[in-house]
Order: sequence, then structure tokens, then C-alpha cells
Amino acid sequence: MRILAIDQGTTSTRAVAVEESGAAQVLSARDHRQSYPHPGWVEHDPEELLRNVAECISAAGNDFAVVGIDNQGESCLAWNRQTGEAVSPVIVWQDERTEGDNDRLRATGAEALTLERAGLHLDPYFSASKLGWILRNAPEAARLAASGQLCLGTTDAFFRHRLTGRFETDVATASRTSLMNLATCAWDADLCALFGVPMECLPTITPTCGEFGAIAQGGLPLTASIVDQQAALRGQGCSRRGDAKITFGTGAFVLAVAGPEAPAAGGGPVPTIAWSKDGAPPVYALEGGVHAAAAAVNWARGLGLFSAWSEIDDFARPPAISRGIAFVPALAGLACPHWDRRCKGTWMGMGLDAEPTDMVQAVLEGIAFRTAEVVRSMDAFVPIGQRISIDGGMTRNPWFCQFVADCLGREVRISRQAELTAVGTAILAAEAVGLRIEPKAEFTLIEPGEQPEEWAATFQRAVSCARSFASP
Ligand SMILES: O=P(O)(O)OC[C@H](O)CO
Repeated sequence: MRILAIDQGTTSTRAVAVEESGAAQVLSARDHRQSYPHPGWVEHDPEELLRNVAECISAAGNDFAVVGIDNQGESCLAWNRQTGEAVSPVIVWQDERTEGDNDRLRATGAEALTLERAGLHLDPYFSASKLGWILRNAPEAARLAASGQLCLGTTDAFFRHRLTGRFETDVATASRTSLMNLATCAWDADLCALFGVPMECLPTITPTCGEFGAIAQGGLPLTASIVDQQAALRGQGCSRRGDAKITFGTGAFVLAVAGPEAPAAGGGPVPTIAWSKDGAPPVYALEGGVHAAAAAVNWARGLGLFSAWSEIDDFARPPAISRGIAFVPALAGLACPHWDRRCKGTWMGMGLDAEPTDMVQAVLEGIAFRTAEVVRSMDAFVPIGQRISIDGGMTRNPWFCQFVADCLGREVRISRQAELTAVGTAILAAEAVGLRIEPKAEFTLIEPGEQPEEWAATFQRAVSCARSFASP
């Protein structure tokens, strides 16, 4: 028995075959274009994403029991209900164009409503203000809305509509929009009105696994649909309250299982749905992200600060922070727990002796310090276990993993199992039809080393300086 997982992330789309043993093999992978049409705007071409998904499914063949698909979270778009044709670009989760809209809503006191109902504060990260923006700025979307022919949704709903003919989204992805009531798991009329999103344009909310129809090309049944971060949480085997994982991808996302009750919404870490099965109450999670992780490292490489990855998996000099050099990786704003969009990436403390290597070392350290800051902020809502599972491309860097463990003051566990996001998606897809995938529990454990307390304090000072530079 093999399950096909389609991992549609921020930078690429991959088809992964997952065996009963959890063994995962990447069958095909396609990158897509990132567009930055204005400062702070990030877009994808919906047809390119869909083509990549369809090509990945075709290339994989038909020798699978079922298919699951995971998506890039809050990224969203508008399309024509009749033709399925997109009438807006995909506005990506990193996009900041609705910062002013969110500020204006905050000034009216609307954040009390979003926190109470969706568990989310006002921020361009979540889909709602982006969908409202599309309706106000894409004339074709407004025309279709007037004639009852507009679909608004996250990328998963677009793929599912075009692939299976069913206009549906899953409850975990819906919990990232700020339009869904976190307690009832239904679209909320007041939230929709607040953001100017007509409720009738939104997809039907389904559990994360179930019978979601057959994929038009090839006829394989789609039985799971979920946000990639939640899929990774499942793939890491996190199931008890406090079990947590960090995926170091484009961004670094910490998710912790909260259990059958939604964690309190405080405007720092974000309560969210982890997954749900038909008929059963959902499992909640708590999330906090560092919005530029591998994106920051790639950016540093693009600047010419290093060329080969092997150059940054060990450093001759002691940590940059111990030498007074810090980098705040706020290249896409400073997310949890600050939610300060104006703050930008900032190096501090360099003298004439500073070298490119010091700057990259500070970038890696900054990502680790920020991640530890996120975990600390989550601890107050859901006590996080003493062992945290980590995955993602950056975990191939042993120096970085040790530094993360030191900053967290916790043991980190790196699975030898590859492709955990796809594995999590496949586990859910299999469960929907009564099949089981049981990955082997083989890990590398890294014990935390002692880290002088003043390093975290120095980093916090750097964060404060970066924030006050942005908003004096
Ligand atoms: O596609 P990734 O792996 O960068 O993850 C994106 C997150 O789900 C955004 O919240």
C-alpha cells in the first residue's frame, strides 16, 4: 500500500510516495515563480501552482490507495465559480499589502472581535484582509461577486475545486483565515462582514481527512487536505498536549498540540486547528512563527556572504552574539510574539574586523534566538515538553541544530525519516480510509549545552533596537 502526498509549499510543489513503513520517496518536484510587484507584496501565479500540482500527480502515476494534499496556509485568491479561472494572483502569506487596512480596523477596536471569535489578532498574515483587498481591487472579482459567481478561498480550496469539482476547504486551513469561528468551526458572519468578505463566496469547510472526491485526472480519491505546518506536526508524531515541532523552511514554524480545547487567544502565539476527522471534535494546536528562516539564509547567500552550504555548517570563531554581533531576522516583519510588521532585518554590533562569515553566523543565531523566543511565549499558553522535534532543510546543518538546542535549553530530536510534512499528510489520508502508516521512530537527539544568559539578553536588546528604529 502506498499513499501519494502532494506537498504544495511556498517555494515548491512535490509529489511524495509514502509507504506503510513511513518510508518516503520524492517522485517529482517543481519550483514556482515568486513575484514581488511592490515592496512588501508577494504573489504566486495560481495557474502555475495548479499546473505544478497536476503535473506532480500525473508524474506519480496511479499506483496509490489515496492522495493527500497539504498547502501553504494563509495564501489566498479569487476565481470564477463557473469556469474555475483565477481572477486574482495568489496573495502569499508573507504579503504585507493589507497592513494599513488592519491598522484601520484595529483603531476601531475590531481586534476584540477577531481575538474572541477566530483567536487571531489583526495582521496581514491571515487571509481575511487579503480576500477583502482582492474584492476591492480586482474589478473582475467584484463583478463576479455581484452575479453570485465568485469563489474566494485559500489555495487548497482552489486546487480542490479544480481537481475534484468540489468547492471545499479543510478546517485547519480555514482556521488560518480569521473568518472562521474557532469554537464552532463555521464561517462567522460578523468576521466576514468586518473584512468585507461575502460569506456566500467561501468554500464549504470539511474535516482534514475524509472522502473528498476523486481527482479528475487519474481518478485517485483525495482523502486529506491540510496546512503544511499542521501536516509536519502529525508527521513528527506529535499527539499529546505539549508535544511540539519546529519546521525550519521558508519560515520557522513552531506548532504544539493543545488538545480538545482551543488555547486562549492572547495576541502572541496563535491558537489554531491541528486536524480533525469526520464526526470527532477537532484537535487544537498553538502556533508561532519566525517568518524568515531559510528565506533569510538564502537572502544572505544571494548577497554573496557565502556560496557553498558547507561553509556555514561550522564556524571557526565563537558565536557572533558572544562578540556583540547580532542579526534580527525580521526580513518579513517580526511575527510572534511581537507582531511588528514595521520591524525589518537588522545587523548590529559590527566593527571593521567583521567578516561575511560573522554576518552569516549572526543570521543563523538570530533565527535560533527568535525561535526560542517564540517557544518561550508559547509556554505560558501550552506548557511545551522538554524535547522538541525539529525538521526542515536547515536541520541538515549540525552547528545550527546545536545552537537551536542551546537557545531552547531543551533536547532537540531530529527524525531520520525524511519528508515529514508529506508523511503527515499521507498518515491523515490513509487514516481516512482505515489504513495505517507507522513511521519508524529513529532519531538523532541533541542535548542542549549551557548558554550564557547574557546572550539571550543581548539578542533581546537587538530586537528592541530594531523595533525602535522601525517606529521611533
Ligand atoms: O510553505 P511553507 O513550508 O513555507 O509554510 C508556510 C506556512 O504554512 C505559512 O503559515
